[in-house]
Amino acid sequence: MGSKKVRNYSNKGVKNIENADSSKTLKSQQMKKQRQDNYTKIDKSPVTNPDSSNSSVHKTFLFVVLALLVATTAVILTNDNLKHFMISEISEETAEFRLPIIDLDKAKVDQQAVAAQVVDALENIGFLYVDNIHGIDFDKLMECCKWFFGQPKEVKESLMRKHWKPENQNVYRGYFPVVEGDPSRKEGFEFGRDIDPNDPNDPTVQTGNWFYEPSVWPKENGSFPFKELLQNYYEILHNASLDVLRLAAVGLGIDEHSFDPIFADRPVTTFRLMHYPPWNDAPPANAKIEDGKIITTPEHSDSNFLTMLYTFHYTGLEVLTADGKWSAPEPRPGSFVMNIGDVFSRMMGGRFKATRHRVLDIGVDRYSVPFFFEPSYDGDIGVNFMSLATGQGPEHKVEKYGPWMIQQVKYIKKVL
Ligand SMILES: O=C(O)CCC(=O)C(=O)O
Ligand SMILES: [Fe+2]
Repeated sequence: MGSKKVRNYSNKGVKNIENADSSKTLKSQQMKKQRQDNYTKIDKSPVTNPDSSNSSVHKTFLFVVLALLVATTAVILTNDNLKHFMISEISEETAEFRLPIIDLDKAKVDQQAVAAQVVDALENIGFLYVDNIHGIDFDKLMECCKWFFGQPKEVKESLMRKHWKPENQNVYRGYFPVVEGDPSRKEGFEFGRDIDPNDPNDPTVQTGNWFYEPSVWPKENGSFPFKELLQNYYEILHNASLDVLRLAAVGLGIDEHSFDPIFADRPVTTFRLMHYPPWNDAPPANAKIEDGKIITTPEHSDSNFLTMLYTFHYTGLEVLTADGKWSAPEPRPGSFVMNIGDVFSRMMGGRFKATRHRVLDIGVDRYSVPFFFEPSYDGDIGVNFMSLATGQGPEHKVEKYGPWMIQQVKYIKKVL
């Protein structure tokens, strides 16, 4: 029982990690103790106690339980509807599971089939893998993370949001630091698409509209094209997100380009690099522990439209499945994890799920790269989207994304 719990704390859950033997002594002592505690608990159980005088009865009982487990698993795996919940390992704490896989190459030859898969995944899980997004060099993406987070403190500080460095002008994007003592231990760098800040024909692009504030970039010395790579990957992920939305539209039986206008010209999308450094010593007293695991990003649903997330080879991401259990999607290098956010779910009247997820501390440096795909400032994200697309059903009213989001952040979530 305790093995998965311990695995989530340990280096074993992460492949090819440098610093694998770094100073985690304290944590590993805690893990060891926890493992011993778990074994102690198990050893006390009459079922597994070999000294028990009723051991043959217990062996028979164990055999029956095992046989039942095998039979149940066989039934589950042969049921087509449940195949996407295939569980590779089962534990009482977290089941590792395989998300549905959407293959963008396959979609070019069998659009209907892949479109149906997208709709099924969004209706039932809200999370999926996207295979075959071409043009991203994942080694270079990792290098982007390491290059940026390895910059001297002064460089990162010069890009800090105004919130942390009042003399800086960037409110919305830029760098956010690790806050010592904070239970959520992470730093990040964010940028958006460059939009002409002086476009006289666009009233949404004005000073003070922080969605369109110019991105801030670290100085480069010519040895690594950080900005060029990331701006290129931004456009690739923008197009891939639209590709998935077009598949969703086909699967819903509406015009393939129904979602396109929401993102036209000036999406306020944020592309973020993230670094979760491990605690050097024991986690702080206020660290969030759930199911015996240290949480570094608490349970949440994304507030944007949809997210394309690259997690390299790292574990740590957990998804709350419909049965109320936390499940850990297997890392799938070369493939993005996609999930939808509150805005899209709301437009669809909850038909598509904005699934809750969280990130665990895995005890070593972890990098991840979320692309938060968001509408244009004046993109229409009003409810009853399907009525707009089909001309039938409850009335759709236009709601503009920018003002709606500002309202949410200021008055509903109260973070500004
Ligand atoms: O780092 C991850 O794997 C996921 C991060 C996440 O869920 C978020 O930033 O919204
Ligand atoms: Fe998230």
